[in-house]
Amino acid sequence: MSTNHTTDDAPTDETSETDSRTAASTDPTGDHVLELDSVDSGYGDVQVLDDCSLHLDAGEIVCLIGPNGAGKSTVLKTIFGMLTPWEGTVHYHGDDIGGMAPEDIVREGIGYVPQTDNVFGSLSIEENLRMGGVAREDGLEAVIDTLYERFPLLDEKRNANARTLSGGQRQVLAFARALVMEPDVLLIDEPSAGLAPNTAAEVFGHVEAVNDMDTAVLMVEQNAKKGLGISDRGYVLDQGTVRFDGAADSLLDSDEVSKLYLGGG
Ligand SMILES: Nc1ncnc2c1ncn2[C@@H]1O[C@H](COP(=O)(O)OP(=O)(O)OP(=O)(O)O)[C@@H](O)[C@H]1O
Repeated sequence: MSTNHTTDDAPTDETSETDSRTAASTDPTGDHVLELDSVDSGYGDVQVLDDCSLHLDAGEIVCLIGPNGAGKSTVLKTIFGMLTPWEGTVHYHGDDIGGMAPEDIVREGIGYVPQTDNVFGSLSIEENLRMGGVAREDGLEAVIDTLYERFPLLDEKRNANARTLSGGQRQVLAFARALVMEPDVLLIDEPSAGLAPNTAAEVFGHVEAVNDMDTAVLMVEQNAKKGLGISDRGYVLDQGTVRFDGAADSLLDSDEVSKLYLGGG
């Protein structure tokens, strides 16, 4: 399998794969749409990310999994400029965006859907979508029409207040709101959190629909099996560091990842 072990006790027979990942992540040439290289980051004096390196390529869905408190949401916040890297770099299409303000990062082409408070409940669906496009200079009507076509449930309820939507529908609105800026990359934090399994499955379908709109997706997901199930690749984060990475299928098939992080035997 292509899973790379980065722990000190990693088997030595996988050294070449580990080397290959490291080489890619220390050479921010712009080959990757998004690339974190050896990032340290945290809150106040508290360090959370420790030498964290990962990347996202065009067209991919990449899932970030790991235990509670591993730093998964912190990765997204650091990419989106809510936190400034203490060390290391964040490159987007080869440009260093580390520490850039979130409103500028949105204009660059990265969207972010936080886990909570991701829609305005007192505003209508239409108003939420328009809010998502305040930084657009033109083309707002056309992109909103496209989003209504892509997500018909929003079209049907365009004048309803967002607070009347179900949890799953709210997630769809949150995705659509971020897509009004037509980002290259969408960062999504735990899209299935708090949803019943059937609804979560629908939301994962909508993540795939987002990806079908030429948007690469970096997703944090507690439901690791389901998240990896729709992803091309994955990273296992533990204590702020990438412990394993590889094709999503190979992570799902890995006995070690399964035992340590997927609740398997
Ligand atoms: N605003 C904050 N101020 C201080 N510490 C924080 C803040 N947000 C998160 N942390 C701490 O940072 C660490 C990593 O949090 P983070 O939310 O990135 O983890 P996570 O892997 O996404 O886990 P979870 O699934 O529990 O959300 C945790 O110890 C958390 O308590």
